[in-house]
Amino acid sequence: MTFHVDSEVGRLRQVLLHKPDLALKRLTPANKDAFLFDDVLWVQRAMEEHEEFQQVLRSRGVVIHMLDDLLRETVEIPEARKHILDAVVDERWLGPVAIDDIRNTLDGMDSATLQVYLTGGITKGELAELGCAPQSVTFHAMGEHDFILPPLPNHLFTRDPSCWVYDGVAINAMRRKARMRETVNMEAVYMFHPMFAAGFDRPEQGGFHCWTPGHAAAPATMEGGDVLVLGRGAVLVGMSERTRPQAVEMLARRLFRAGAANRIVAVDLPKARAFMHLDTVMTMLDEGVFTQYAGLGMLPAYTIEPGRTAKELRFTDHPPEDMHKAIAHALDLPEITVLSAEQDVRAAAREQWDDGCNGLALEPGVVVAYDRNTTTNAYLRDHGIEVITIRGSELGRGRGGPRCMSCPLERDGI
Ligand SMILES: NC(=[NH2+])NCCC[C@H](N)C(=O)O
Repeated sequence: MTFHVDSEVGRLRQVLLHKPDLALKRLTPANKDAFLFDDVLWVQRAMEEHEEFQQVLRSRGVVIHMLDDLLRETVEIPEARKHILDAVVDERWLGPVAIDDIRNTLDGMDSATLQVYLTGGITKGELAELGCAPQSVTFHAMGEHDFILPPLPNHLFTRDPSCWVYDGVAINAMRRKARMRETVNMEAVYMFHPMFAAGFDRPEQGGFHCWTPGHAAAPATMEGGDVLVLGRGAVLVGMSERTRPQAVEMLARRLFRAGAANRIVAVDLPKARAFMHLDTVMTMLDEGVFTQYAGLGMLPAYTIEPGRTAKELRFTDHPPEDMHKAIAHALDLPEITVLSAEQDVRAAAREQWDDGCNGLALEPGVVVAYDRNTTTNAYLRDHGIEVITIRGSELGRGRGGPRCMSCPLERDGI
């Protein structure tokens, strides 16, 4: 089988990325917060930075799949188009009168154009230019520049709306409204794109599992930034601002029933934007080696294991001081090494904010990181990690680093 992710740090073979596009040009000082960005971007430079990221991955033999290509090819398929339009052209957002006209206009687009607007968003004015003029109060009351479909600038962070856990994919219901339609796009790609369709949810026929019901799982939200595939049947999950314990239990049951994993360590993260996902404060760099934000401290954790029946889950409650022990135990190691750069508290907080802890491993001990976090990177190098740096001054304004910007589709175990 081609697609499976057996660890966090084994050799990375195939990855899904999304290059910054129209959606980033839609960000303004007035709307950026609603779209979960902390600033507007110099989009041209962001694209160059992303190119650099792609080149690093290619030079290390990683095969890159681009979401815009996959999505364009997906919406060539009538059922896939229908799946997406059924979900996004919704009378609860657009009013019952306008939806037929809006839908027909979108459906009339060729696949390349539809893909651009599905990720980049479309305004009332842009739709009107295409002849869409419904006699609807909702439509008329909207301004020329208001979004009929809001853009999805966070598609850049392909890690979150779907994530692979061993021999299956989790298509995740997202916590924030600004990201919910990303899930719908990912559902269509996995269910209908020829690269995935034949294997989708058909493990017995050489395909892969689908661990989650996609956007229908809401409000049991989970985001891939919170899911670390430790390896050897273990998974580390952050119960964060975004990922609910309910979703962790649902995932645990599916993984255990399929025999794909046998231990989940769930850590209870502070519910704060700076720590929105586990991978913003902790990532794995090598076998048994992690980097962790010094200001995070130790967190309460649970180990979840299969119960006596398929319905039951057994859990062990760990006090904060045992967090690292619980992770080591899940990995069958006597202990883990946790690298937190030595620096003053304010410098540490700044580097964490700039994704200093968000390394993407390409193989054990080799990670991609933003160049700006000089203290963290130097510290990791001093401790034997090969750190390949990329620029991220623009990309990082959406609060995501190399791990957030990548969704591994195939990775070896440890
Ligand atoms: N895996 C991650 N840490 N992703 C970061 C996502 C950042 C994005 N702006 C959000 O708020 O959702």
